Amino acid sequence: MKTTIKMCGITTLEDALAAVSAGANALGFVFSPSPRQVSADVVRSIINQLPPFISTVGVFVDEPLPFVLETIQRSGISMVQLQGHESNEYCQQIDKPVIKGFRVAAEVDIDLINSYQVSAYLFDTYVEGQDGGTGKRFDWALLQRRHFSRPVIVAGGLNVNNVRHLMEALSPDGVDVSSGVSATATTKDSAKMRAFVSAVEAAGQEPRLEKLAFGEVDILRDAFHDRPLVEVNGKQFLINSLTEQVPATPARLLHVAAQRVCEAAELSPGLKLVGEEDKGGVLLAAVSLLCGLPFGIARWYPSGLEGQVKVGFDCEYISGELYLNGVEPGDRVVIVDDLISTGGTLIGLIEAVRRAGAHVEQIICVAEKLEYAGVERVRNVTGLEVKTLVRVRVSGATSSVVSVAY
Ligand SMILES: O=C(O)c1ccccc1NCC(=O)[C@H](O)[C@H](O)COP(=O)(O)O
Repeated sequence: MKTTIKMCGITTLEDALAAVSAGANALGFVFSPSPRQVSADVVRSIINQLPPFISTVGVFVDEPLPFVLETIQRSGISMVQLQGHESNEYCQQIDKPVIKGFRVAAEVDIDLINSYQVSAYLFDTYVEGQDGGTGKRFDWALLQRRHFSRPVIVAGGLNVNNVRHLMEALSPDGVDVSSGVSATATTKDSAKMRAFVSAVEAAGQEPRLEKLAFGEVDILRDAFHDRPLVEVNGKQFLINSLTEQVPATPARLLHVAAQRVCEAAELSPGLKLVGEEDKGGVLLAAVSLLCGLPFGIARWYPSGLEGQVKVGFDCEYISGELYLNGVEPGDRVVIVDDLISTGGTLIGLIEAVRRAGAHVEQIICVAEKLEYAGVERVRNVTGLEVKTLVRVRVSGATSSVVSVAY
């Protein structure tokens, strides 16, 4: 779905037309006290001169209902944005689509928000004494992995430089901008508006996280459950589709595994992914494609190129050397791997990253064989925690998934 763009705080016909020609889908008019406050009559005359199919949004903050209803009539706006403490009951009395605005300071109250039966939820930045148009962004991580029952629009301090990061972090249904495309407190800058729209469109063309269908069968859990076990070097080998290609890996399974990793990790621009080239390499590439972060990789054989970092390692079925490429001093690294057993490969990877002068911030593994206590070993040896998504017992006749963490 294309991301809808709303440009808010429009006060003149000239800016309204420039916003539309830049590619805005919706224009916002502020009817409550603000430097950008406009009258219903001014808005009526602007709307009368707009091309068709542009949404016009009237913004109100804790106004008496009769004022809102009368302003809707007089101005001809097509939607209402309520940016104050209006209740769901208040919203229901408005005979136009309602966007309920919530100003984010710290944790969001999901249950309260989802109790609003409105057209969309808009999240804006909480700034004491200002109801909107603050030019300040909030911590987008507060909305990550939250499930809202209505489409989500994100506002607050957006501009051409940060909107791409927002799209990568949250993939919102809509974005809303005011200060970031302004020339003065009350007017807009055409070039900024065009640049903003281009940035949103460019971000929208990059691969995005596809949402799992509601109720979809958990093919990731199923890939590790009730699978044959084969003893190799005194350890139980888990025969499965994701890490052993027995049977072949369905593309959907790889996609879901990579998506779960993206959801579980705290990914943000500036991080680098690192993994190893054998079984984890496939997953690593899929995660990189989904989240847009670059990756370095530890190879099993030296390339002879300068800058490779060599470390020894021993995992459950082999020991040898890893040769790390693509990690620079100062990098902030997220290690991604498919399976943790004894933890030997991860310890080797962590050491290689550290020797490269980089910092390991997170470690994520899709599956964990519980019997071999790899998570504890990594913690004891390196002081780092490993997040695992599918926890599997491998001591019976076949494997058994004990829990999933997603
Ligand atoms: O913009 C205003 O002046 C305003 C005043 C009172 C309530 C809401 C207001 N704006 C609402 C918006 O939708 C703005 O676009 C949103 O707050 C983002 O503004 P900015 O951070 O400047 O991009």
